[in-house]
Amino acid sequence: MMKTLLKVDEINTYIDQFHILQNVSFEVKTGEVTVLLGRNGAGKTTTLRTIMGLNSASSGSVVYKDEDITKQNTHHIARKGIGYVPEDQGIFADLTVGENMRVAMQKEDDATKERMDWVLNMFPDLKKFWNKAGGQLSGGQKQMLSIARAYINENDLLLIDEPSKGLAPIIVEKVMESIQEMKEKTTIVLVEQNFYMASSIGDSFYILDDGMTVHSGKMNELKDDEVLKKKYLGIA
Ligand SMILES: Nc1ncnc2c1ncn2[C@@H]1O[C@H](COP(=O)(O)OP(=O)(O)OP(=O)(O)O)[C@@H](O)[C@H]1O
Repeated sequence: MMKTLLKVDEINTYIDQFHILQNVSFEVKTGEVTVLLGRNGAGKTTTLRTIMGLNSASSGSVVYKDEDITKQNTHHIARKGIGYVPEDQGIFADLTVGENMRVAMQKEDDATKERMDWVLNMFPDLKKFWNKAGGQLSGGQKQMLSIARAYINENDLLLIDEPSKGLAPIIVEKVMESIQEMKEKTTIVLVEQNFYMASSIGDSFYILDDGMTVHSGKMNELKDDEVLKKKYLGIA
């Protein structure tokens, strides 16, 4: 039996008066890639934001490594080893690539240097454009920088929100390749609308619909479930 790294249990999250997440529950096993699927507006981003403490759950719990982190602030949650790659990438437009990396870095030890070597090797553009402003990068390069910023720290869990969004197919391949490699070292929760990517990388899935978790299972079973895919994902 694989160990549970993260357990989200019946969380309810409101944004203003809107009840966005309604008893969302899921479990993330150590070493797996768990994919959150569902249509636009289903609540995937809000789920990741609630885990990070950027939105607060009004009830329910988020337990990471057997510790209840539901009410902790984002800074503390990040320090516990949860990295977040937000949908809008969250990089500093006015800082150079190098400065974006330095600001993200929590330590300067050998392990961090090793991870830095890995990301620069994986994404040579980051090295090439080290002195270029974040805001001047292409969409793909911004995504690479955003992933690199989360990967540079000693995280046991990465939350990655729609990394393929708006990227050309060839760049999607590159991002996929990087996530495949990160998967060897880190547990991942991936929000991904691109079913090809989701099904290539994912081990388990949860489908969100209207702020609720409506289905879950193993990714290789979902691949062949045309009914489920059509009903909740709009994939014919
Ligand atoms: N700041 C906000 N104010 C009001 N409603 C919001 C806000 N942010 C999100 N919502 C609503 O919450 C619901 C869930 O949004 P969320 O972004 O979590 O969905 P999602 O599944 O990640 O979709 P997407 O892929 O479009 O980001 C949507 O109906 C959205 O309109």
